[in-house]
Amino acid sequence: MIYIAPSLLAANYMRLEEEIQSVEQSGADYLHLDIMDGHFVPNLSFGYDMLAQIKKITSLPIDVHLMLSQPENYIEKFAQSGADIISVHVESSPHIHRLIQQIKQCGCLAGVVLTPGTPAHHLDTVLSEVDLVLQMTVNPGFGGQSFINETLINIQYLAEWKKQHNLNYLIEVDGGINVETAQICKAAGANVLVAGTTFFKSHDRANIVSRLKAI
Ligand SMILES: O=C(CO)[C@@H](O)[C@H](O)COP(=O)(O)O
Repeated sequence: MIYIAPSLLAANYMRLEEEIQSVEQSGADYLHLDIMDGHFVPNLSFGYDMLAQIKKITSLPIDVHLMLSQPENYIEKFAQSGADIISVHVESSPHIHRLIQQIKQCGCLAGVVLTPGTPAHHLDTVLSEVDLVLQMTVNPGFGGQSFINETLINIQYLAEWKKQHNLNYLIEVDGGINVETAQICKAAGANVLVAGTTFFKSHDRANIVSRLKAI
C-alpha cells in the first residue's frame, strides 16, 4: 500500500482553502506541512497558528515535518495546534530519543527525519520507537529540487531493518518525487510519498494521486 502526502509548501498561498480542499478531493492520505525556522534550514515557512487554522478545515491527518533548531521547544505547541504526526530531524538534536518520547507524550505519532547526508544507521537505537521515518530525498529547505539518488541506500537500509526486526514504521520519502522517482523509492521500500510540485502543479490532482498510488 502506498500513501500520498501532498506538501503544502508548493500550494498557491493566496487560495489556501481551495488548495487544501483539492488535497482532500484528490484521494491523498495525509496533508504534509513543512515547518522551517530560517536557522536549521535556510528558509521560512509556516507556524503553529497556521496549522491550527488548517486543522479546522480538513479531516486529513496532518503530517508535520519540523525543520527547526531546538525542536523540543515547539513540539507541544504543534501537537496542541492539530498535528497528527510530528517528525523531527536526527541532525537537530543530540537527544533524539527524548524528542520521540516527547512527541508520543503529546499524543502524536512520532517520526524521525534523515537529511541526504546522514547514514540511516544513525537511527539504529531508536527505530523500534518510531511510527515513521522520513528520508529527505533532497536537501531540506526548498521545494522543486531534483531527487538525490544516493538516498536510496538509506531507504533500502530502513526497509531491510524493518523486515529483520519485525517493525512497522512507515518509510516516507520527500523531495523531487514524481512518477519516475516514486517507482524507485517504492522498489527500495518506501510506502509514503510526499509530493509538492508534482501534486500542486498538476492540472489533474486526482489523476496524479492515482498514478502515484498505482506505481
Ligand atoms: O520538506 C520539503 C523541502 O524541505 C519538501 O516537502 C518539499 O516541499 C518537497 O517539494 P517537491 O520536491 O515535491 O517540490
